[in-house]
Amino acid sequence: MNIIECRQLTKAYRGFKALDQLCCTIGENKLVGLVGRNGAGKTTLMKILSGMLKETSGEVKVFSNRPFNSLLVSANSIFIDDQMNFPTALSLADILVEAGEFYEHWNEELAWHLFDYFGFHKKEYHKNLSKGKESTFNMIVGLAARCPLTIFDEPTTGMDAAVRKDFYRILLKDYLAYPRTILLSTHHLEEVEDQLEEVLLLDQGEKVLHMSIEELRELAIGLKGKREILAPYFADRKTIYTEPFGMGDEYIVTRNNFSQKEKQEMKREGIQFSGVSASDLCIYLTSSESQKGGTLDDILN
Ligand SMILES: Nc1ncnc2c1ncn2[C@@H]1O[C@H](COP(=O)(O)OP(=O)(O)OP(=O)(O)O)[C@@H](O)[C@H]1O
Repeated sequence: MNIIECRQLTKAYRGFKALDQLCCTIGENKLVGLVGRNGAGKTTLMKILSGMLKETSGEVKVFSNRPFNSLLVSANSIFIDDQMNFPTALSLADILVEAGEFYEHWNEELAWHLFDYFGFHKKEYHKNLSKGKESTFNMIVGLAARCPLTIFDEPTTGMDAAVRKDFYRILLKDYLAYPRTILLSTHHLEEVEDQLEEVLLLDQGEKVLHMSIEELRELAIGLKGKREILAPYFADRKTIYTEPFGMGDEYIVTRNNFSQKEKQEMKREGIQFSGVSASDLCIYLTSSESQKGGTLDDILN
C-alpha cells in the first residue's frame, strides 16, 4: 500500500517552479531519505505532504487524501524542522504533556526517556535552547509522536556529531520496533545511509532517482587509470563524473554495467575499479558537471 502518491505534482512560487511535474510513490513503513542540493525542492515537497502548503497543479495523495486542509493527514502525520514554534508560555515538560494529548500514538515512556538521556530540564523553555538542543528536543517530539507518517526536514541542524549519531541510532531502533513511514531530508547522506531503505533524489524540482539504497550503491562504478587507456572505453559511454589526478591519470564514474569480460580486459590494462558511495553518487548526479556526457536520463537509462 502506498502512503504517498504524487502525480505531475507542481508547486510554483510566482511562476518559479519549486516542484515540476514530480511523480513518486512511497510505500507503507518505509524509511526514505530525501536528498538534493540547496533549493532542490525538498522542503516544498515535505510541506505539501504534511498539508502545510497547497500544490499548484498535479495530484498529491497522503493516506489516499489530498493533504492540504485534511484532518486525517494532520492527525496522522508530523512535520519536524528547525523552525518549529511551540507556545512560548509552555515549558519543555508542558510541551511534552500537550503533545501527548494531541498525538494518538504518542509514547510517553520514549519521550521522557529521551528527555532525560539528552539532559533536558523540565522547567526550560524552547526559545532559550541552543540550536543543537532545539533540534534534539524537536526530534524527541517527532519520534515519540510515532505518527504513521513522520517527516523530518534536516533534523540534525546544529546537533554535534555525538548527538547526530545517537539520533540516527535511536531513529532506526524505534522504526524497527514500531514501523511507520519516515521521510527524512538531509545534506549528509553519508551519515544516515546505513539506516535508510530508499533514497529519493531531487534536482531543481524534478525527481532524479528513487530507488533502494542497495540499488543506489550498485548503480555506478569508479575507474582509475591512464587517460589514454580509459578513453576508448568511453567513446560510446556516458560519464557521470570525471576528475583528473596525477600525471595523466583520471578517475571516472560511470554506470556499473560492464561485462565481466570487459572488466577483466580493463584490469589487465591497469584500470582499477572501486565502488561509489550513495552520497558521492547523489552529488555527482546533481552537479552541473554531470550534464557533460548527456542528460541525466541518458546516464541513468
Ligand atoms: N515562499 C517562497 N517564495 C518564493 N520561492 C520559494 C518559497 N519557498 C521556496 N522557494 C524557492 O523554491 C525552491 C525550492 O525551495 P526548497 O526550500 O523547497 O528547497 P530545499 O531543497 O529544501 O533547499 P535547502 O536544501 O536549501 O533547504 C528554492 O529555489 C526556493 O528559493
